[in-house]
Amino acid sequence: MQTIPDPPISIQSLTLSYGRAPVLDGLTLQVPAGSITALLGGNGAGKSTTLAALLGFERADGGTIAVCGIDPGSDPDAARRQMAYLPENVALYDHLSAIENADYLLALSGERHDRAAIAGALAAAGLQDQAWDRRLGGFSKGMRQKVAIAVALLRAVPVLLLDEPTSGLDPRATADFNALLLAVRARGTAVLMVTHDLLSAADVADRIAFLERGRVAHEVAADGPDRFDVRALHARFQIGGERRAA
Ligand SMILES: Nc1ncnc2c1ncn2[C@@H]1O[C@H](COP(=O)(O)OP(=O)(O)OP(=O)(O)O)[C@@H](O)[C@H]1O
Repeated sequence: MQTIPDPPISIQSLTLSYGRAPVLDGLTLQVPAGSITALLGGNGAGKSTTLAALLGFERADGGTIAVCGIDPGSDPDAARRQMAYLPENVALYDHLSAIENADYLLALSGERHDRAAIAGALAAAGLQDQAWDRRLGGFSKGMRQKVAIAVALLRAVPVLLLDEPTSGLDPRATADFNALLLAVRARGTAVLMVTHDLLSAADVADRIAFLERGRVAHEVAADGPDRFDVRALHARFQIGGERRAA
């Protein structure tokens, strides 16, 4: 992996408004290399907007935001080359096989990998070999995510962004997914995961940041005493449960 500024995700005092409504209001968040941060918060707290700002889809009004030292607001293409992004519903083509989908997604990122490399990544992502050449039409959400994660593994990017990756996954698929995330982390990737799944976050994240009204209201580290106190975390999480006016 290339030498990259650490932390690969660095957000300082970010403000962002839709019209006159402030959505991010002094957001500060760092995600170091080789770590997983879970971003939790009530509906409308600004989680998806944070991802949109990192991806360069939304421009901040103030503060600073950097992905591997690149401002995604000024140079979204360069920033996106440093990132893999898994949206809540991974957009893959039902009429293509797992291998063809991975090949296509990699081509979109300007990368070519041979079949053996793609198959290796699908295997590493936990997709059984019988599924590699099957059309995706019948794939479960968990299987689709494995294809998307395989692409992220092949791209070997320093930053992985995830939006609600475990929503709709059963407990076993969630555990498989979390194991995969730990493998991605072990490669030195900075992982930012937006989620409502506190249990999964407590299971896999190094840090959990609770977003309220566009800023981080609480941040707990995995090695702190709150790590396993999911009840206490849940009580905190409830604080941010208020939906903002759209
Ligand atoms: N494109 C947009 N134009 C105007 N307002 C928007 C837009 N996108 C989001 N908002 C508003 O910004 C606020 C934050 O939205 P955001 O989607 O970032 O919240 P969230 O924390 O991801 O919520 P959820 O948990 O419901 O997905 C909400 O009040 C939302 O209605």
